[in-house]
Amino acid sequence: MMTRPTVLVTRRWPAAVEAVLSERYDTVLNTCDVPLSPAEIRRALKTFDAVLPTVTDRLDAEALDVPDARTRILANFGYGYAHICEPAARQRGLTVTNTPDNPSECTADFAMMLLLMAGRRACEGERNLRAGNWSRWCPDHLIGTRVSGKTLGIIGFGNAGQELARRAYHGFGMRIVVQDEERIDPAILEQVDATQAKDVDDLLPLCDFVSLHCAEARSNEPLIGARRLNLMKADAFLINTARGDLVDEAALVHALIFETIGGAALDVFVREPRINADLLNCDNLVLLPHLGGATRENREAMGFRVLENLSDFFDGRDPRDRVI
Ligand SMILES: NC(=O)c1ccc[n+]([C@@H]2O[C@H](COP(=O)([O-])OP(=O)(O)OC[C@H]3O[C@@H](n4cnc5c(N)ncnc54)[C@H](O)[C@@H]3O)[C@@H](O)[C@H]2O)c1
Ligand SMILES: O=C(O)[C@H](O)CO
Repeated sequence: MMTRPTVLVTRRWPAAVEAVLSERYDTVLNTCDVPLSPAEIRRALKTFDAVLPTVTDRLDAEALDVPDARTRILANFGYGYAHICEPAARQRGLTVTNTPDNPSECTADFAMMLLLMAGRRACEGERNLRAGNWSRWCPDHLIGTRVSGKTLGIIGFGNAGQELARRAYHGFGMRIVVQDEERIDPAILEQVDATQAKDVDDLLPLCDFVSLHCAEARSNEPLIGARRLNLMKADAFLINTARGDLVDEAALVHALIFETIGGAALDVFVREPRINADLLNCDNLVLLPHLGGATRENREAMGFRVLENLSDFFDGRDPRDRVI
């Protein structure tokens, strides 16, 4: 009898996906959903043919330095995979896959929601009401900024950035300015009547809202630090659903406290789930716990996409979403 590959899922996944995984493979599920410790990750790499990690697992060079590892594939649940050390994975001959495309629509919906929440002061209003501080309607209570017709800058014009542009342009009549380090297809720009900025510095002063949709920072220098925050309009808003390390959080706190920008909304953080305490004290800041892709439909789609990658790998094909 052929032995089935052994598979470890490092976090709780949608039940429908876990059921199929368990049918196909000798699967160990993380039913208590506690992230694995570094020692448990190393043990997993010695024990399982496939490990299915996600953004909460630190697969750095030290964790991957397991001489007698059994694992041949890390099939990541999620698009971003910066938590997996690429050179170490290559050196160990590991195959790494991710789940592109699926989260883009959900993330774009979410970015649009954050943009509206920040601009219209939704969190401040909710906090106010729940605290029992709303005594009467008045015309100057929590005055926000109009969103329709304003200018939206999108940095990183890939899947999520393009989805956001469609929503903002068709739904809210916003003017779209984009910047991407790669060449952008002019036909895609045309669909949303977008103009392309020369670089990030060129884009920032033009925009009422700036939304980040690029990959994680590749250097120690965040994409948006103090200098670039100063290039934004004094009443503009910064939205980040991409990765926490793109924004210098201390510089953002400074900009929010001294009101050199209008406000911000963050779904991702430098050291999540730990949150810089100074961020918590900024009223003009919307904070959400990395929920951009958190819909039932999307989480299932992500899980089934991991399954496709595993089937490809164990059936001897090159996985569809191989990134390493
Ligand atoms: N908040 C969430 O839950 C959530 C969910 C899904 C994805 N994400 C994150 O959102 C980001 C975007 O996802 P996507 O699906 O659109 O990715 P994508 O690969 O389709 O698009 C990213 C785009 O950014 C561009 N880019 C990369 N670095 C850049 C830079 N420094 N300056 C300008 N452009 C740059 C790339 O050329 C590409 O066009 C990723 O970081 C991803 O991890 C977050
Ligand atoms: O990149 C993604 O898919 C989400 O941020 C979860 O990791």
